[in-house]
Amino acid sequence: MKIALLGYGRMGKAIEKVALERGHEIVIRKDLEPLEVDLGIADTAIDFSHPTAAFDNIKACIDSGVAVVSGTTGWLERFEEIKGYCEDHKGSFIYSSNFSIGVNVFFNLNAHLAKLMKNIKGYKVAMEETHHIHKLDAPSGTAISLANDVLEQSVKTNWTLDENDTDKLFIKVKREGEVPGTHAVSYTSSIDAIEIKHEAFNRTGFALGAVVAAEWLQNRKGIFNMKDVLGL
Ligand SMILES: NC(=O)C1=CN([C@@H]2O[C@H](COP(=O)(O)OP(=O)(O)OC[C@H]3O[C@@H](n4cnc5c(N)ncnc54)[C@H](OP(=O)(O)O)[C@@H]3O)[C@@H](O)[C@H]2O)C=CC1
Ligand SMILES: O=C(O)C1=N[C@H](C(=O)O)C[C@H](O)C1
Repeated sequence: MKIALLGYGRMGKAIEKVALERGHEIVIRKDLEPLEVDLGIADTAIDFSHPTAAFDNIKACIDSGVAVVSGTTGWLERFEEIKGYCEDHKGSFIYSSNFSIGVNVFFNLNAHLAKLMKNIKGYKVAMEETHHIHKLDAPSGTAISLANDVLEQSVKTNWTLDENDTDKLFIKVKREGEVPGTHAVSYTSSIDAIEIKHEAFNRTGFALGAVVAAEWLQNRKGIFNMKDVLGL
């Protein structure tokens, strides 16, 4: 595949390495706006850019008839809008807040645990996410995905970053050094605690997942997520 990298930062570079190892070619490396390059020379674009850039990047790909995989977080208030645009223009688009296989298994585990805990009294659910100090958004996109699955089984209707707002699901956010991404969900009672945790050791899992998603998207039309790709 000929791949356009929209965003050539930490993730763009990790994706380039994996893509080359899997026999693909990088035809565009794009960091600056506006998007003045001819996207049409690529088979697929992979967007890991900036919360303010993702929407326009994805739209530009749809306009150019180029399949697009996006992992950028922090812009999802416009997700329904881009979904409608993609449907109307018969585009090919995959979005996931986390492309690693491990986290996608963890998503299922979290949803299952939330169902198990739904009718068990006495446990307080909470979440924690830790990332590197350069991260722009908080909480992480992955934490929001995990929170939504917990909230689906809960009387609580929203998440919060404020520990004192006990009506909502508390997400503790930590920013430390160069941590690639750690997420934990815990249920604590006065007698014990249950915790599930996923810890990324590096960015290879995110990058590999994004390239596998781009391969899977070839010759498909519509809007998909990583669960579709992995059959989870
Ligand atoms: N879904 C997943 O699995 C994962 C998602 N992410 C998400 O991916 C995004 C990128 O992360 P990361 O690589 O660490 O961030 P970086 O800051 O390292 O890289 C982002 C790059 O995008 C560039 N950029 C800014 N504006 C545009 C634009 N209009 N078009 C194209 N590129 C642009 C930035 O350039 P400049 O520095 O000049 O502004 C920068 O080089 C984040 O939202 C992060 O949360 C990260 C890991 C996994
Ligand atoms: O910015 C990051 O680094 C990461 N962002 C994604 C998120 O916001 O969930 C995925 C991963 O945790 C790394």
